[in-house]
Amino acid sequence: METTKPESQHGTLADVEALADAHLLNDTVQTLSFDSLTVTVPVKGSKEEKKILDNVSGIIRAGEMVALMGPSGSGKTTMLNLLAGRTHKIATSGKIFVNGGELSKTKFRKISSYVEQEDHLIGSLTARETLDFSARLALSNSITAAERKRRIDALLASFGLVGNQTTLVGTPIRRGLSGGQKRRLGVASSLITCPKILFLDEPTSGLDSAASYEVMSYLKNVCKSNKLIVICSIHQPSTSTFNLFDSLYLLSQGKMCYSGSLPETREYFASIGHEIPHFYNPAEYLLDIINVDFAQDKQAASEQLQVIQSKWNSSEKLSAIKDQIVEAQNGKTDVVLEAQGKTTQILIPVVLLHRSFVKSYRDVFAYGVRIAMYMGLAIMMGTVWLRLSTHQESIQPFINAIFFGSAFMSFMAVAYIPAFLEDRATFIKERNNGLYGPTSFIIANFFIGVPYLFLIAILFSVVSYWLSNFYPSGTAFLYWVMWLFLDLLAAESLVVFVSSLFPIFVVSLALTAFLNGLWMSVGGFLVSPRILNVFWKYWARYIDYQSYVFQGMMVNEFSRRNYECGEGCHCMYSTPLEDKCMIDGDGVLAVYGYKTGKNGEWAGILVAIIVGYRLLSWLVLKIKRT
Ligand SMILES: Nc1ncnc2c1ncn2[C@@H]1O[C@H](COP(=O)(O)OP(=O)(O)OP(=O)(O)O)[C@@H](O)[C@H]1O
Repeated sequence: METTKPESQHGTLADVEALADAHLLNDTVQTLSFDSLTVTVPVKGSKEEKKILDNVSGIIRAGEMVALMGPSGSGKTTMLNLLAGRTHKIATSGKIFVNGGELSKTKFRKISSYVEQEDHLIGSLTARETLDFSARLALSNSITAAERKRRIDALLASFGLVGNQTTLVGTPIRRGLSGGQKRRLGVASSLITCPKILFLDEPTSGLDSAASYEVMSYLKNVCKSNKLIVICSIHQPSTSTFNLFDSLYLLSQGKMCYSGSLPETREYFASIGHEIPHFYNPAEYLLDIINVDFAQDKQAASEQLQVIQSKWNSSEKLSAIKDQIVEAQNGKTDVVLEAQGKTTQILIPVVLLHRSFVKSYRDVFAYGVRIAMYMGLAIMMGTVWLRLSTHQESIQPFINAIFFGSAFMSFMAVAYIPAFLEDRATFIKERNNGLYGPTSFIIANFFIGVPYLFLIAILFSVVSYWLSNFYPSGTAFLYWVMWLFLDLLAAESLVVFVSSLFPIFVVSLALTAFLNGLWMSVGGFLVSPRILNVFWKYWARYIDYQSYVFQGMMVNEFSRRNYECGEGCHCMYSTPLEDKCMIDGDGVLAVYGYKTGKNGEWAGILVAIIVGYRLLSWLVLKIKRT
């Protein structure tokens, strides 16, 4: 539990001002105002519509930290998202003004940032690295390395993280920053682009009251000293956390119950007959009087809420707010964005690759566990199919081992799903904050996988190929490695595609397993392509990457070797070498209908499948924004 108060909490205003940093200082946005915001959604199963935000107005000034409070389902997130320009496919009306004028979405994104409830930090990076990578992604080479370092130092200091700058964020098996420190780091990294307006969705959720207070007080200091606008949706803050806010927006059932400065809250509610008792958490009291869901007498609670809302609608305070909105419009000033150096987009995938590389060697879950799993499988395969001979009895075991080496290995790519989903969540957060798009993400994701999959292919083959006694030549070994590598790459590409489309673990696991099961079934081993029914034969087999790998490995083994029929000369396959009591390996291939000399074609098709899946993943991420 964190109990230390931020140093500046004990200090004077001079201390607070010391936290002001030239790059964070807001002299661009003076007001954020909004007039009659309404959000309507269709009611399921009827033609009616429901207002989940109803006629909400307000004005927030530079240097103000605002609490958006209300019972569960009151519309806090909806209002936060609407103000932040993050509502999609939803009917909205009303206007939002910055400095009294309307702003394009692109310009608004440049002056604002959004901190989600889940911070999606990368556990294997240190606090400083987290900020450094955020800075390099957001600002690329538009600022010098010295300026980047200066900004990071300032943010670490502002959020009390200097002493923890080399601490890892933390993974499930490596403890790192505390919950509160993580939250502070998440907020700090969203300030790297110097937003003037910061939106935070429940910044204290999951934290105890001491940690919540600490996060909010650091934020308050940064907000005050840099004149930022900070808007937080918040559930039920403790009294001390509540008192940190400058103003309160109180919502219930989509309607405003109060908005205004925090010190005036007591006086206002006393004036409408709801005096906040002393020694009582004011946030708790206010939530109680506007909550209908948990009231014992719902009818009375609903009537009370209606009275509070209608008193607010006819209050002098609301008309004063409306006047101020009009005043801001009349005195409209342009939002002049600071000149930013040009960012070099080509550097973004390189930075992402660098970050993924650091993650991959520090986080055992990224690739380490999979390497260990494949090594276990290699030892298992090599010892089960141990030192097969060139006697005809080994032909079927060789074929079975090839099936295992191609099909089962690609099936196990499902182990990559959790790591990809984690990376995808980081991407969605960073894309929403305008850092980079799906092209950079897909390129970096592909290139970070290549060396690791190649390593897995080599390690697996070194162990299993020689233990099982596949055709003992360097060329044949390298061909085997190539097929396995393409197999793993195709299987990983399928995972990337399916998990991009369905970013829910159980769904993408079920679908990837189903597709790999299908590829196994139609790949040529379980049912010979000669008798496979036409439905599967004329589509599934052509896009089944396992089938090309199986064919390639079969040709690699059987086109190079003959097998002895043994005692009695009863050959299991009839080939031209039968009179010599031998089986020509090509005869085995003929049973499957596999031809030699097609390695180039099959490898080309595999590359096309890999590229195809990656392009589809790019398309999905381009279209899907969540
Ligand atoms: N896209 C949507 N379509 C239909 N209903 C929606 C949609 N978004 C939100 N709602 C509904 O609007 C109401 C307000 O939702 P919102 O998430 O804004 O509330 P909240 O105050 O943030 O709640 P909580 O504190 O529980 O997160 C809820 O009843 C919710 O079910």
